[in-house]
Amino acid sequence: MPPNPRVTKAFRAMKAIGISEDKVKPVLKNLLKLFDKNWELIEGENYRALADAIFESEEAEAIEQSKKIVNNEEGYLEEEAQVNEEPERPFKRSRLRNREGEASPSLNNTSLPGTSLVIPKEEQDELRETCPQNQNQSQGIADSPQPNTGKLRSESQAAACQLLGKNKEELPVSTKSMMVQERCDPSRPSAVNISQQKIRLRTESNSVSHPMRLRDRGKGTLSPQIPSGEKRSSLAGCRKEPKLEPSIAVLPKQKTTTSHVLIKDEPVTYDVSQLEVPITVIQPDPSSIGEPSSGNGSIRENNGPDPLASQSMGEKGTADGDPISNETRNIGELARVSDALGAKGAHFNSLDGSVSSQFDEEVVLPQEPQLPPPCDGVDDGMQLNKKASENYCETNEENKENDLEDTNFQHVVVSQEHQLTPETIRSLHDVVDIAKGQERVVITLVNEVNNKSPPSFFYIPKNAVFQNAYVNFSLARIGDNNCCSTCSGDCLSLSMPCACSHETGGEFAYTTDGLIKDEFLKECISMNRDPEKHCQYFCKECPLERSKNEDIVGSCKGHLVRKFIKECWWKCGCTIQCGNRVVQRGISRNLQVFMAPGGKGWGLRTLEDLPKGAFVCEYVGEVLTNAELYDRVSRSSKREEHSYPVLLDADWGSEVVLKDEEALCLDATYYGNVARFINHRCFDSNMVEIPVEVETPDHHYYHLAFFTTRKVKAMEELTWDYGIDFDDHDHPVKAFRCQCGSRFCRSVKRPSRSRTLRR
Ligand SMILES: C[S@@+](CC[C@H](N)C(=O)[O-])C[C@H]1O[C@@H](n2cnc3c(N)ncnc32)[C@H](O)[C@@H]1O
Repeated sequence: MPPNPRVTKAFRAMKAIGISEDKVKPVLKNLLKLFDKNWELIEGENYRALADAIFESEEAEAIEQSKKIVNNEEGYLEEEAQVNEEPERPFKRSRLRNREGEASPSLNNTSLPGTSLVIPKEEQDELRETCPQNQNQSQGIADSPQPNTGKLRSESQAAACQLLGKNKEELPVSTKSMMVQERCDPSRPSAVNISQQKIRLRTESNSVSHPMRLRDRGKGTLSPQIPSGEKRSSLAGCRKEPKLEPSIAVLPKQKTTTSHVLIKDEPVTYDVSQLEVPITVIQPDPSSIGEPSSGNGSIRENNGPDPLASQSMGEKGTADGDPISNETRNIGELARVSDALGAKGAHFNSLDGSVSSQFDEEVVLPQEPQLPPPCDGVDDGMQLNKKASENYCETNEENKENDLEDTNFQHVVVSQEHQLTPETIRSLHDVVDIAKGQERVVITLVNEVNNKSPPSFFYIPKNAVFQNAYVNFSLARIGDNNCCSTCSGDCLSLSMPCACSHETGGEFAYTTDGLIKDEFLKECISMNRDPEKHCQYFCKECPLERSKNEDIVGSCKGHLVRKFIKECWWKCGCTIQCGNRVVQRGISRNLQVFMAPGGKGWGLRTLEDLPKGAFVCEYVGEVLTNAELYDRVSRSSKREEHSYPVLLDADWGSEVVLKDEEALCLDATYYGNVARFINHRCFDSNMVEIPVEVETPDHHYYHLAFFTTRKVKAMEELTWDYGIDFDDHDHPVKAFRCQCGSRFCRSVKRPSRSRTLRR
């Protein structure tokens, strides 16, 4: 994309007054957002707004910086004291976006991620005290051929005072901070109005409960006592491009070593309540399934695998080569997983070339995400489909009786405790097998918490390619060095590991019991919990940032360079029972989807004890390009309760510039498997995600598999650490109010240590 000439001009104007492009870039980006890309406001008076914002940003950072230094010193003393009391407290992760030198802590408090415009609350107070009322500082500035920095600064202070005096009480702190950064020049009321409008918008959007984002970043470590909003200082590992933003102050190193104690295997979970026996198990009505999703969608009926498609599934997903197409999606028509047992059996190809049974007729997907209103802790689930769900209940009432006769699974237990009315009972759909027989095991769904209906989505056991995602693999492209065509039987029994072990250093990642080897697991866990000790890659041109399609491509927040497992595959000579084929054999554990306590929505738990290193499930969804994901997210006008995308960024570091169609993610919003129910837990989650190469050595596409990090008891909730950046509101995978209950929760804002000390 050629550079926007207006951006170039802005850079030039700032360069003329000695401000480098690096400093201008983040601020300009945020101003564009703030002003809704109204360039006139930025260009006016010889880029005064821009210069002003840059200076304000520098000031704010300097203040934060000095406060941070004081805090760190104080905090360190406190940390040292606490470490003795809590010997098992591990590092806390920050975001990679918080890496050393990238941004000052104040930035985390803003609803403009990456901006350096925020003035901390204390500074607002300062401003309130120092600025004279009713100033009109604009005079003289307009005459100046270049931005008058001194005046501009005092002008914005005056503006800040005005705004603070007027509106501050009505707004949350982050918004107050934003207001301070707003230009409030009386000579330019329109700018103020726009800013204020924008503030209002942002205030609203910030109140939305945001869904998850994944581990593309956010894996910095913080010492446990550091509030999650604060930044981590050290640049460690073998980052390839720790490009520092010159405009942003480098933070002092935190003294983390003293508090770094590795967590033990048995972190306390708070899900004891889940040990109760499910109170309701209601069979879904089979008759409703085919209909809601019929139409001219592009997941087509297929009478058998197309040999070409099954060997070269790059070719966009479905058996007849059709991708799951945007155009064919209809709003409001999303099949329900509770339709499961009645699936009439259409088919579409998944990425392993297998054909999944879905529906008789072509599936019509929704145009927009069908997510429900924000989570209030009670009203979990897929509200937007409530209507469908109600219809479902009514119209299928009579079928229910028949179903009850037809299946052994079906039973309804009414809880006295919950005093359920007949209506409520009707709406409690506990599902016998959400996988509709597509997994090796039956996966039930129960709700013992509220009367939320089962979620609506299509269960698919394997990934399916959406429109533009380019997943190009074929047997022909897999050379002998990427497979073990001369093997037979079980590769794990060989005295010399076969070629498929090369990816893991000549040793298989699995034990003969099908568990991940301790060493390998340990490293994967450590990578997640303490990413700064591992390789992180900072893209020259980050596909994620690029997909935001903004005038200025933001700088990469970093991606972990991950360890892959490579499993044997079609072209290998071994059998499907080979010990180096774990993930591809699918789910083998007894799992259950259940309504999790604490407002997290549905969750996944195990019904059997699991050993450490056990494969649980793969994250399955639609394979999308990042751009497609952004498109989906931005087209969604609704307030989404949960979100389900995961970036496949484990190998982005191997490309200088990744093509748009190669930067992929998985979205399980509409199509997914049990993994879409796995809730997040900060730091001490009982599962870790590991990239697994199955079909193709091209790591643009891979499988994301979950393995237990420790022994997990039956009925425990299964969790993984999304690596979420709770302060990033600019990511397609949104943050949410974390209810993980972990004592290392990153979303819990701890009181400032310095404040504690001062008291
Ligand atoms: C992949 S979904 C997990 C399943 C989801 N709970 C559901 O009901 O479908 C991710 C979403 O679950 C919710 N969630 C996951 N972990 C959470 C946590 N620790 N605290 C609060 N909400 C959580 C968030 O809304 C998030 O966007």
